[in-house]
Amino acid sequence: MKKIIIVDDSKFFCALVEKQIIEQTPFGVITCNSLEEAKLVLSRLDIKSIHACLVSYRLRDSAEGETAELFRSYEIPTIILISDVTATLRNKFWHLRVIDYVIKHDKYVVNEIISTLLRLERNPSNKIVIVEDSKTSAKLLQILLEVHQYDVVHFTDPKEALDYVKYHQDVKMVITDYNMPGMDGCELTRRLRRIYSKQELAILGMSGAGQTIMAANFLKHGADDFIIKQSFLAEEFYLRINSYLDRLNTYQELATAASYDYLTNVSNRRHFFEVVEAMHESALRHNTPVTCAMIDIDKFKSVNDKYGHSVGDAVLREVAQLIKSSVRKSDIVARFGGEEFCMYMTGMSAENAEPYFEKLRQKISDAIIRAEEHSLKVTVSIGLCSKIEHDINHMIESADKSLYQAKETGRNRVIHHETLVEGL
Ligand SMILES: Nc1nc2c(ncn2[C@@H]2O[C@H](COP(=O)(O)OP(=O)(O)OP(=O)(O)O)[C@@H](O)[C@H]2O)c(=O)[nH]1
Repeated sequence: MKKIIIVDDSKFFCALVEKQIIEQTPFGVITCNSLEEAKLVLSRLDIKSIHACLVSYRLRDSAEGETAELFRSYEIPTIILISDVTATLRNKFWHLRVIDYVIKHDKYVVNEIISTLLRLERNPSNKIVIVEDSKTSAKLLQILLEVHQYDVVHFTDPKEALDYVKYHQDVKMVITDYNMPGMDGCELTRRLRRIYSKQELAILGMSGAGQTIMAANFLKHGADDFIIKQSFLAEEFYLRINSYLDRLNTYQELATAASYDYLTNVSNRRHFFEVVEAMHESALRHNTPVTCAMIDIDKFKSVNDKYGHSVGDAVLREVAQLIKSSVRKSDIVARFGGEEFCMYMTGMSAENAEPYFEKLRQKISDAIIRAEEHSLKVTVSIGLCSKIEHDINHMIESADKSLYQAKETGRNRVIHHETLVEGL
């Protein structure tokens, strides 16, 4: 477990922050009341196990800032705790490359600390692209962003940046200068906006002082915000970056929640149809074989009745995982409700479908599922349709009919629509 080190001479303050961190984050906490204690802790710990530290700027047994400097010398992400701040102190803090400083007597201070610690954990997966032909200015931005552990990629050529962002959907933000060779920042913004909406990518324009029209230009071309290069304050920069990325992450979490089944993490029915209609159209155009499968867990009611609902839920999760781990990225698996799953497999012909699903059926029936103190096995019945129909719903209906027959003829089997005996 990653740890947070708190160094402050108020035991009361340490205990208050420790309690909240333990309750609201996945981190462990070590508290120290002096520089001496902090040195001892650092000598005994693996530095890599430290997520961040909260360090009081003034401690009884050390000079101002000495403890923060010690933690920074190990490159540990540092948040400074202070009761008052002046312009000179602020400059010292940013010079030390700290994550942030917080005013201790502010009643929201603990919430602020917790948000910062959680954000710091997410930031390595937040990729930010800087597009700036001035190496000095790019370096300054890169340092500021890397202090907060963002994953930063720098381009001097806007065309290269455009190509990169086009093919890297994990880029969350682009920070672009205006004056660049080949393409200006507004044009780059306009082209990026043709590919990504504001819910998918944040764009920050940037230019030198004295170009008052520039902010409006950037915003008109689709940027979210604008900063003047030489004059921004570190606090302001971080607040803006963090708020855009928080907004983007929240939106993406909501979009995921709306598309995926909360229990099994496979697609839900709505998302399945959204994606499959386009896939099916493309398969029809290119004459690609496809197979639809309906999979239903056998006698699932008796699992719930015998072991309880939470074991039933664990079985659903495990079966979903077994199905998901057997498909390609281009296939789609969805939970259609209850204990029923639907699969759409692109490029799978009728001849390949039967052995593939027979193997999946076997894999599920062999698996020992462990849930709570129980170990159990389940089987599934599978209905298939590989006969291409223009309407995907007709293929799903055919797969469902085959599933019905698999249930009727004894369960734990695969029935292909093409071999279905009518009238059963
Ligand atoms: N634990 C759990 N059970 C669920 C969930 N959704 C549906 N079920 C249960 O799934 C069971 C489905 O039962 P039935 O439709 O009778 O089918 P079955 O027992 O699997 O029998 P066959 O399909 O005929 O083999 C019901 O008891 C539902 O309550 C869920 O999210 N979690």
